[in-house]
Order: sequence, then structure tokens, then C-alpha cells
Amino acid sequence: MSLTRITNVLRLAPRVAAMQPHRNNSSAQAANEVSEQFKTLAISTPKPFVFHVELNRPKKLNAMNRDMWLEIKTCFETLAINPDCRAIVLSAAGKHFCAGIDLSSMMSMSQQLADYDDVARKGVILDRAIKLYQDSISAVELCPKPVIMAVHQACIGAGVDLITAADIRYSTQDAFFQVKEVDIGMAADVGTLQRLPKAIGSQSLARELCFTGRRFESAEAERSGLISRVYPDKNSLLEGAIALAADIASKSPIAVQATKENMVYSLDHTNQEGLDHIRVINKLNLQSEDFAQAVAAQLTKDEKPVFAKL
Ligand SMILES: CCC/C=C/C=C/C(=O)SCCNC(=O)CCNC(=O)[C@H](O)C(C)(C)COP(=O)(O)OP(=O)(O)OC[C@H]1O[C@@H](n2cnc3c(N)ncnc32)[C@H](O)[C@@H]1OP(=O)(O)O
Repeated sequence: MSLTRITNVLRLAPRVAAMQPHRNNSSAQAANEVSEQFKTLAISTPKPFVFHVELNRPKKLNAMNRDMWLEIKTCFETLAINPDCRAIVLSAAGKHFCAGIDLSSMMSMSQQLADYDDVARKGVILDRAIKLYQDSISAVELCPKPVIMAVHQACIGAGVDLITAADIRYSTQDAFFQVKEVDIGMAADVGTLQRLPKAIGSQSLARELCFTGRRFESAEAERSGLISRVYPDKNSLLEGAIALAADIASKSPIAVQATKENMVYSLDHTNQEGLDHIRVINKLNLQSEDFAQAVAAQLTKDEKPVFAKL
């Protein structure tokens, strides 16, 4: 199945769901169908409105090859507009979360470059590849649905790029992290240098980690703010991450998605620009039925409101 077909299946899932009484079943069915077609990702729906995306190249330690870069982009762009998805957990199958970029696929890129003599033409090929990889990671940040990373064992190089684009990061106690690009002779170029300092709030520590490629453990990651909760093992990690996603998914999707949009926007804007941005959003959203329903439920202490799909 082509990427276009996969995209269509993910997009169509909500429409199919809307026509059937057991909405989440059809959503799960669509997730299974897509999952079977992705080569490097497995998708499931563990709870209503919660999607679980798993990096699924366990034999290669989830090293990111070209297929994985492309599929992450497609997956998050399609979940972004799927009304059956309100929160996403991303974890990984096998021994490690992610061993970084697939070093063998990097070698084949070098061979491709060798076909050209001209430096400008080699440059264009590299520019396109880097842009594709940047867009893949950015698709996580641009997805309006909160993304929770659940990291176990090694999270290296491109793995750090990926998790820093997420909204929330949990890990196991045995997780460790490395901004390893300098060790393969390059500056990180798909997001870590921009997002890690903001995630941990310390330029000094971020620069130390990026200049040295030093391995740091879950305890330091938690202290620094990169990880917000550490679990004893992978099972409890996934349970915690999925419970958090389910809690988020039970809230108004209008409120949650506007919150993410404004918090991402505010990362690189002044406070005043951020305030202007949320004012423009809320002059629409405060007229929504979600707002009326949620306020009424708070006042009357009624059962949790059920919000319409978005
Ligand atoms: C335009 C580019 C944008 C992106 C740039 C991204 C850059 C980066 O990601 S830099 C970081 C690159 N990754 C690495 O340098 C990681 C290297 N691997 C390791 O440090 C260890 O393998 C690891 C700590 C992840 C796991 O250690 P463990 O002892 O559990 O396993 P190993 O015996 O070392 O490895 C098992 C086999 O996996 C192969 N392998 C490991 N990492 C990669 C990789 N990134 N790409 C391809 N293959 C990898 C390793 O060679 C072993 O293979 P084999 O000997 O055939 O069993």
C-alpha cells in the first residue's frame, strides 16, 4: 500500500466511525489496517480517542531509516486531522527506544552523493534530505494533538530530536540519552539544538550535552526537566503514559488543541505576541458548545461532559 493510500485510510477512519454505533471499534480497525501497512511504525487505539504509535524496527534498535522518517511525517500529519484522535503516545518496540539515525542508510546517502561531481548538485540533494528529516520531526510539534513520548533504554541522536518535539516526556528508570551527533562528526540539524535548551531551560547544560555527546541517565534527565516522570519499568511507563493520554482525551478537544497551539507559538514569541495569539483563538472558542458544556458541568458538579468530535 502506498503512503497516499495509508494517508487516506487514516483520514477516512473518523468518517467511517461517525456512521457506526461502536465508534472506537472502527477507529481501532482503521488503526490496525494502517499499522499493517507501515513498515516501521505500529499503530493502535488503546483507549477512546487515544492513539498509540510505536517505533517498530526492533531488530535495528529503531534506528531511523528513510522509511521511518517518511512514515513519522505521514502518521502525525494524518493524526493531526483525525477527529478520532485527541492524544498520542509514542513508544518503541524492542530493547531500545531509538539508536538514532540508521548509520547504514547514511552510508547509502554518501554513495548517492558520489554519483555527482558538482558541489552545488550534491548540496541540493543534501538540502532536500535534511529538510525532509526536519519536517518529519516537526510534524510531531505541529500536530495539534498532545504527544506523549514514552522512552525506555537508549534514546540517541535522532531519538533526542524526536522526543524534544513532543509535549510531554516520560521514561523508564533505565532510560539514557545522548546528543551524539558530534561523535559522528556533524552538528545536529533536525531540532535538538533548537528545542533541547527550551525543554530543559538551561543553555549551559544543553550546550554541554550537545558539544560533548555525553550520555546522561534518566535521573539527570528528570532533574533537568527533559523528562517529567520516571517509571520503574516499561509496562508501568506505558500504563502511565496511556492513562495520561486518556485523561487529556476526556477534555474538550477545542480547549486542549488551542492550549497546545498557543504554548508552541509562545515558545518563540514575546509574551505580548502570545497573549494576542490566544485572544484571537478564544474570541471564537469561547463561543463553542464545549465551553458552555464544560462550564455548566463544573457549576453543577455533573458527570464529565461528552464533547463532540473535532
Ligand atoms: C540529515 C541527518 C539528520 C539526522 C541526524 C541524526 C544523527 C544521529 O542520530 S547521531 C547518532 C547515531 N547513532 C549512534 O551513534 C548509535 C550507535 N549505537 C549505539 O551506541 C549502541 O548500539 C546502542 C547504545 C544504541 C545499543 O547498544 P547495545 O549494546 O544494546 O547494542 P549493539 O550491540 O551496540 O548494537 C546492536 C546492533 O545494532 C547496530 N546499530 C546500533 N545502532 C545503530 C544505528 N544507529 N544504525 C544502524 N545500526 C545500528 C549495531 O551495529 C549492532 O549491529 P550488529 O553488530 O550487526 O549486531
